[in-house]
Amino acid sequence: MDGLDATRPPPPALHRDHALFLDIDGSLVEFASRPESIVVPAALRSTLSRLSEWLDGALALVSGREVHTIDTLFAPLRLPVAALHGHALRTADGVLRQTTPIAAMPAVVADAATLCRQHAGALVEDKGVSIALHWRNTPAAEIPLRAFAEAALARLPGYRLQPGHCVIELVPACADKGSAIAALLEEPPFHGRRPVFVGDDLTDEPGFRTVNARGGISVLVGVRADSAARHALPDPASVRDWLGSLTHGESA
Ligand SMILES: O=P(O)(O)OC[C@H]1O[C@H](O[C@H]2O[C@H](CO)[C@@H](O)[C@H](O)[C@H]2O)[C@H](O)[C@@H](O)[C@@H]1O
Repeated sequence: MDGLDATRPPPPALHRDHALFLDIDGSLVEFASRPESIVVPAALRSTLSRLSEWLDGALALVSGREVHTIDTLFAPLRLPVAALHGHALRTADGVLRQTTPIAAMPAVVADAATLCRQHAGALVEDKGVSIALHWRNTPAAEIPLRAFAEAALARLPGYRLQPGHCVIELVPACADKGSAIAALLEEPPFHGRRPVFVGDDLTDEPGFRTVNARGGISVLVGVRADSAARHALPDPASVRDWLGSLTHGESA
């Protein structure tokens, strides 16, 4: 059956003393043609709200997106977040810690926009501290966009490349989703709990390693042979069903 990972069992039921960390695109929500086109089902918001309460607030979204974008997508929920691939953290008390954009970034964004205009359907996503170059709508643009990102590294000291689904991103090298989950686990209400992380992409691998090292539960969405995840679910719909079943409430 498509999307089933024969080497990884589905995740077990959770307990109220777990801490739940959830990736967004490709894990909670299906991919869309453009970043702003994803649809967050209303039932998913209800499920997350119920789960957050059940876990005494120990539920965070862990995403490559910006904090304000996440808040808009999941409104009226305002959950703890590790955003921008771990470079922005909002803890349960609402305090936001975020990397400052570097001076060279606006010129890189402008040059990327010029390149994208030469490839119909290619997109630049300017996230302030980071930049994403998307080719989902124009696969032929992958090679020039990757080449641009690799060359741009020389203009952005302290940055690294973050590959993903039909995207290459330039992000600060000082953090990743694994370090972000570890930082949240130092804070209430996450501290002392057994972590669970659900993700689908290469950016999620440091998160899987962090929860594995703490005896937690790592869940890959989809199939990837060399993933560190120890459990798997086939797609975002099955993740929503699993989450919906955890409190024995209605499915998302
Ligand atoms: O860490 P995530 O929550 O999975 O975010 C990763 C990136 O997701 C978004 O891009 C991806 O989803 C888009 C909408 O479905 C899709 O069009 C694109 O091809 C995907 O790469 C988002 O735009 C990025 O900023 C995130 O870093």
